[in-house]
Amino acid sequence: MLKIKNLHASIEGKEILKGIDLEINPGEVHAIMGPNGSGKSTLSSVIAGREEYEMTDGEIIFENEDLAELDPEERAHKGIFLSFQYPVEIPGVSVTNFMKTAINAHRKANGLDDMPANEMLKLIREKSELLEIDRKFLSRSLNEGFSGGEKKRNEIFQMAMLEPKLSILDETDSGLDIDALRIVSNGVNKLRTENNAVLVITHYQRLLNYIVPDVVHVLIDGKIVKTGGKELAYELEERGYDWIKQEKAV
Ligand SMILES: Nc1ncnc2c1ncn2[C@@H]1O[C@H](COP(=O)(O)OP(=O)(O)OP(=O)(O)O)[C@@H](O)[C@H]1O
Repeated sequence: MLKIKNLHASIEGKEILKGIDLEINPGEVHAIMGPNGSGKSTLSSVIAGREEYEMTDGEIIFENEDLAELDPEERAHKGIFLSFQYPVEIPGVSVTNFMKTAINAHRKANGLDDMPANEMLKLIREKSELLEIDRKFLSRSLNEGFSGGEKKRNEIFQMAMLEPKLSILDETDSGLDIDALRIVSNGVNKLRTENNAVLVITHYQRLLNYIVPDVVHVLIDGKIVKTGGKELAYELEERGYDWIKQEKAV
């Protein structure tokens, strides 16, 4: 589904990603862990096509299509979803209305008519129940006065509604209390199919107890320096990152 080859990317002339290779197949969950400033968020932003980042070498192929020329919106319409690290507040636009607009924009970009109102209502009901989202929450203004956990839950709700092929969840664990973590993780797990994939970027092994990865990658200084199974996350939690840096230096 996603093939990244020798990806180099810079911001303001400074090279952050220094040759990333990554392949994600349908049905898989991959996790990326790594120390602060190693380039994790840069990687997710570059996949999503944020314009502040300059891809200086390599390629990103999504479903056999080179993403280089596509802007973030076009990538989203192709089925790539990036959870927002800093969600925007839109006073006066309810969660429901925002969701309707987003879904219909996707449909239009893929040559479909607006979703009929009754179908939309059914979908909203179904997905909000799946994520244990309160009805009252749906009529609130988007992100206005939302707690950290409510913002995260809303992101996963967006993901549930849009049914992306590839979901990139960046720092999904920050700001979630234990119950919300469980609900969000259960939601992500329930949304998994053999046709979609998830890339989770996290600092903590804790989240990976709930969203169990097939593959864990360690990103240090703009490069993937180690790849393993879910047990690698436990090892990192216990031992930190220095041993990997030392291993690399040998
Ligand atoms: N907009 C920007 N302007 C300048 N430098 C940036 C910008 N965004 C990121 N960087 C730099 O790029 C490097 C990688 O940042 P990035 O946010 O990708 O790391 P990260 O691994 O996600 O870190 P953290 O774990 O702290 O979230 C850092 O040195 C950071 O200062």
